[in-house]
Amino acid sequence: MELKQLLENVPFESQYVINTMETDVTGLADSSSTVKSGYVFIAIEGYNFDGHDYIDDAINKGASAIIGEKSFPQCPVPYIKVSNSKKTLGIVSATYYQNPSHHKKVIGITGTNGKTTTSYLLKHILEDIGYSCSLIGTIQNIINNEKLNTNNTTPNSLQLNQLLSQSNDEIIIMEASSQGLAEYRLEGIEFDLCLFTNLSHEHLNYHGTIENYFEAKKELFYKLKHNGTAIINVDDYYGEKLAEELHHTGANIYTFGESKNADLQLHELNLTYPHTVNLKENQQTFSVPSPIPGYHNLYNTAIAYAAARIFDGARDDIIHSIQSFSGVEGRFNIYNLSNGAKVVIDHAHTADAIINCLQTVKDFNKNQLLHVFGFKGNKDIEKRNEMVKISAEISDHYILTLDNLNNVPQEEMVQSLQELQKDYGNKKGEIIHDRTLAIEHAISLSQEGDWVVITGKGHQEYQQTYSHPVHSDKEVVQFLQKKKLEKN
Ligand SMILES: CC(=O)N[C@H]1[C@@H](OP(=O)(O)OP(=O)(O)OC[C@H]2O[C@@H](n3ccc(=O)[nH]c3=O)[C@H](O)[C@@H]2O)O[C@H](CO)[C@@H](O)[C@@H]1O[C@H](C)C(=O)N[C@@H](C)C(=O)N[C@H](CCC(=O)O)C(=O)O
Ligand SMILES: Nc1ncnc2c1ncn2[C@@H]1O[C@H](COP(=O)(O)OP(=O)(O)OP(=O)(O)O)[C@@H](O)[C@H]1O
Repeated sequence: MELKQLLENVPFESQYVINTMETDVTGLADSSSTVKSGYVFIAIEGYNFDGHDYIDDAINKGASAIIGEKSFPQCPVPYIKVSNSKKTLGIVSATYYQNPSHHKKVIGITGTNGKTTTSYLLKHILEDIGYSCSLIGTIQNIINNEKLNTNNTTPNSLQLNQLLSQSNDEIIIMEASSQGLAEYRLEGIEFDLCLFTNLSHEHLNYHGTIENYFEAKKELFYKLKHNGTAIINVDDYYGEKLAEELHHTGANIYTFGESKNADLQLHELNLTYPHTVNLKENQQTFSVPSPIPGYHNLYNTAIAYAAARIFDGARDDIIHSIQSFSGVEGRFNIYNLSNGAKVVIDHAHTADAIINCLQTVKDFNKNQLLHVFGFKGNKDIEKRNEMVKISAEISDHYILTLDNLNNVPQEEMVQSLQELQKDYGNKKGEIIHDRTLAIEHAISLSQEGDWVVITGKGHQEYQQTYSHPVHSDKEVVQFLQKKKLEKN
């Protein structure tokens, strides 16, 4: 591709590129480490490094042109100065890869909680009704049935366009994080369906206020294709607000919730296990099972049902498929202990998710509920007070422990746990900072019929090493069970 073609949709200051527009472009790189001969290097000012500092490095590796925000008059190759490199990365990536999102059905899912669960459930249903699907999200990316590791829930626009163009699948299901939206990672991608699950207190260390957080999430819905549809949970305050705002844009909107005005109404949310919900669609009411425990999962089931209907799934086929869904790693996974107690491992890391998770267990059982949880370092700290208050209120015993420190010194986090316990906890709580020992202690306190709920990490591997030689909450539970069997 020629440089002039690549820059077709990019507004730029042209003085450094006159007469060089026919330069051949053989690839794109946003990191100097991936530049090859003939590539265009897009220099981005990040949080840790400034890509502009690596321009010489990129040129030495054979970059045919540079795109950046800062002036660079002595640049020996064409230099295209733009006002926003992150946004431009999206525009040129879409152009270079020939707008792959235009040639596929693309579904974006946003919201504070439920993106991963909904994406897996929806993939399962759509595949059962005959589509092939790629998935891009928190746990991994799955493209052409191949599982690929990922650093971000929402990869940047270059990686996204590469993944979309590699995919031979008919549908792409993608989680859209608020940071991904705010960092222009979805620039140049267009969506057939955009789903809004809910919005509650999270990531305010990044966005500052909940209104900014909502504004970031909202951006997804302005990326709908002309005939695209927004599916919105209107039981959620911000969902209702989003639906109202989108009405003025003329977008197709499909709402769901307990509200009588919703297009898909939820009635009689039955929380005795197995859970069911009655859905009312076009004046017809029918019962749908929830494949995973929890009030919140009835909403994930409803939104996935609605999306599959828009992709022409027959009602009975969708319900049948929902029944065979085996769940998502780290989302309300239940393990039976040899003493007759049960363990739940769940990725709940917001106050809202913790209420749902603990209350679901409370509804199941009248015996003891023991809760083990902590907080990720360098993340939203305002939500911590509420999380401690909820656990202190609902659980019978709770243990505050460590989660990912994310470079916060351990002593600082332990001190923070002590302060939280003093200010918001009660006498049912204690602190054991080694996560594996905290889980061991909770299990040792459990008896037949009790539930031990471990929240925060879900599927994620441990960042730190602990006393027991394991890498995840699931492995601690398995390790302790094995140790107990060997002892007996
Ligand atoms: C805060 C944030 O958004 N960070 C993202 C950002 O990294 P950064 O700003 O630190 O980048 P940087 O390392 O400073 O580098 C700046 C530029 O210099 C370039 N560079 C750097 C070094 C070099 O030798 N050569 C070079 O060219 C880099 O390639 C880059 O283009 O750009 C990277 C590449 O796109 C992202 O992977 C990274 O996400 C980090 C890992 C992250 O943790 N982000 C969080 C905030 C996040 O986005 N989370 C959400 C999920 C949230 C949730 O639901 O829990 C997500 O979507 O993942
Ligand atoms: N619809 C929902 N409403 C409230 N809480 C939910 C909902 N769905 C899931 N949860 C809770 O949130 C946790 C994370 O769920 P999930 O991974 O599906 O969300 P997510 O939006 O992808 O979050 P993340 O990107 O951080 O993984 C679950 O373990 C559960 O406790």
